[in-house]
Amino acid sequence: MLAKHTARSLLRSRPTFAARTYSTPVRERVRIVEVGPRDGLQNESAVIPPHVKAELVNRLTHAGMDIIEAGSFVSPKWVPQKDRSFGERMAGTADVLKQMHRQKGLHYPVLVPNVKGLENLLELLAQQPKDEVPYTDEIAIFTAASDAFCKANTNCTIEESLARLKTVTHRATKEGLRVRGYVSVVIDCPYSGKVDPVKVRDVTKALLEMGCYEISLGDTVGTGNPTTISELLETVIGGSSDISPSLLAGHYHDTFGMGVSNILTSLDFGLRTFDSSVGGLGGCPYSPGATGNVATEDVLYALRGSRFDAPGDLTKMAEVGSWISKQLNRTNASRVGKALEARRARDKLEKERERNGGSSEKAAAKL
Ligand SMILES: CC(C)(COP(=O)([O-])OP(=O)([O-])OC[C@H]1O[C@@H](n2cnc3c(N)ncnc32)[C@H](O)[C@@H]1OP(=O)([O-])[O-])[C@@H](O)C(=O)NCCC(=O)NCCSC(=O)C[C@@](C)(O)CC(=O)[O-]
Repeated sequence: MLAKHTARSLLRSRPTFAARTYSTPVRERVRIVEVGPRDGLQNESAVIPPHVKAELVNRLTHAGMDIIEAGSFVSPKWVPQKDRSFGERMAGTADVLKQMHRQKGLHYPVLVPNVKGLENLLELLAQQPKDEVPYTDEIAIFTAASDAFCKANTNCTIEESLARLKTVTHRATKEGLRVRGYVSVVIDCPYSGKVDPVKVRDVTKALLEMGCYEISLGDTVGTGNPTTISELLETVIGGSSDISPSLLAGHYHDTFGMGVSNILTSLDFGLRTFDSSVGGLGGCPYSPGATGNVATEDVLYALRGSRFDAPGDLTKMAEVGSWISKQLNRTNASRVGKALEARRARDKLEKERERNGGSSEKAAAKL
């Protein structure tokens, strides 16, 4: 026994190559669900043609994103509060799925609100040649933690929506599709105010019980901060709840600039999946004033050098953020994206200056 201990202590004090390799910190994997093409574009005032959406998905894939929410099969007749073209904007999802370069092993979930949406998707899948990478292998269903929001978003109460979604989930699972669930307004509801975390826990449980493999907790309004997110997660995960943090994802809108802080808080609670949007695109049409999701670039930057390993190349993602912001004629909402954009412009000017024998004026004129 003593000899064994001595050998171990020696190993500790004079590490062999193997021991050194073993002591290299293992970075824990974090999953990112890039929701820009769906959650992001659904709220933009410009009408975006399917080929631009498809190109966005392609660029995100090239930048290393491996789960990309590609669009939704919601009702084109559904009239949102202010903007009648909303339904039409999401109506091109079938074309987006056809036009984008789908890669084997990657996931392209689409939002489905009801049986009709699922049937439309299944019809599309049935038309697809068998040797192609499937348009999608996953749907995302959605409900809310307040009746008022549920009614505004899907024209039914929470209870009615759960009954509707149970049918959708059973049918989708039978057809071999994975089902992810969303709970909206987990902190505040834009119509009925503060939301009780117990309600969020109960709706989360109901979605898991009907067969969702993961539930994304949506701070739709973006008013959450580390304290309220902690209170929420303590209730959803803690106490008598048997919900594991591995079954949850954080979906935090960045209206008050708390998105990254809320993700870091959620990591402490054991969550390892987060939704984010390139360039901080979007918002929810039923949450007036709420901005887009936390920007993917900001999340990647926040996790840099940490013990967490997230997919995606930050430089390439920042380029995608700049590109899509230009396409939409909007300001890039990612702080990190903007900082990297400014750095790129500076470097370019510097190179041009060198080429022009040190003249800043000549260099600027050429750019
Ligand atoms: C749920 C419904 C359909 C109920 O809407 P409804 O009006 O009660 O539906 P209905 O069943 O009475 O049907 C009305 C008409 O729409 C048609 N219809 C019905 N369904 C479909 C369908 N799927 N696809 C195509 N057409 C459809 C249906 O065929 C019928 O046509 P008509 O007979 O009059 O000619 C509607 O309220 C809806 O589509 N809501 C979705 C709104 C939405 O997309 N919101 C944004 C996404 S959720 C979100 O952003 C939050 C999230 C997920 O990101 C997380 C967070 O941040 O909180």
